[in-house]
Amino acid sequence: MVKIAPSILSADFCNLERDIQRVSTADWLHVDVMDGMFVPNISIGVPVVQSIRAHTDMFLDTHLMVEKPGRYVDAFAKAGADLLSIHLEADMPPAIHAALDRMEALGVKKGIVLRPITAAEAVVPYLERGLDLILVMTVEPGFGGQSFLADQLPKISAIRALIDRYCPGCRLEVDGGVNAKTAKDCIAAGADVLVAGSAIYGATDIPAAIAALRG
Ligand SMILES: O=C(CO)[C@@H](O)[C@H](O)COP(=O)(O)O
Ligand SMILES: [Fe+2]
Repeated sequence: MVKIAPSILSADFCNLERDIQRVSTADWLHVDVMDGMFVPNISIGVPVVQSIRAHTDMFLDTHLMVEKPGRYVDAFAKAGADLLSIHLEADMPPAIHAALDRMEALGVKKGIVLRPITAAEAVVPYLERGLDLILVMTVEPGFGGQSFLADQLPKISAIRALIDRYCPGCRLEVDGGVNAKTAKDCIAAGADVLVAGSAIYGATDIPAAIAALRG
């Protein structure tokens, strides 16, 4: 069953509670954290996640686009994130493994994210240790509203095969430019969690837009 994770990056931050309620027919809430270093944009941080947690029971799928993400695992876990996904490009492998160890110790679900340039095979050492999620970016991270990079579809298929081999049960999420049309391609390639910001918040009928993404 495919899960839909609306990205609140496309919400109105002055009406965040209202905009979270608007996507209540979805499964997860995708929270994009950007530090202005790993990506050329700044979004939201720990206090906002803490406030969101106080206002919703939705599963908080927290995408950390930050340098050296291990520095923030404790703070986001304490703020109420259910899952933390960190970019494998954001630090050296031992530090990424240490951050994943810390997530395990804190009881938060753990994910690894790949930029478009990163090859599928890079996830193998992380799948071997056990992961809850791999996130494939289908745009350059940093901004909502960009066009889907179709050249990432073979990578999604390759990672699906690696998950089935090394870590069955790990979810495969796709993020960036997902709409009703590209969602079909992602699902066909093996994705089972779809993030969408503009395709959901830009729709006049949000529940219908969420339903359309399910395929
Ligand atoms: O992580 C990111 C962008 O860096 C995403 O989560 C975007 O927020 C998705 O927005 P759309 O491409 O669906 O508009
Ligand atoms: Fe994201």
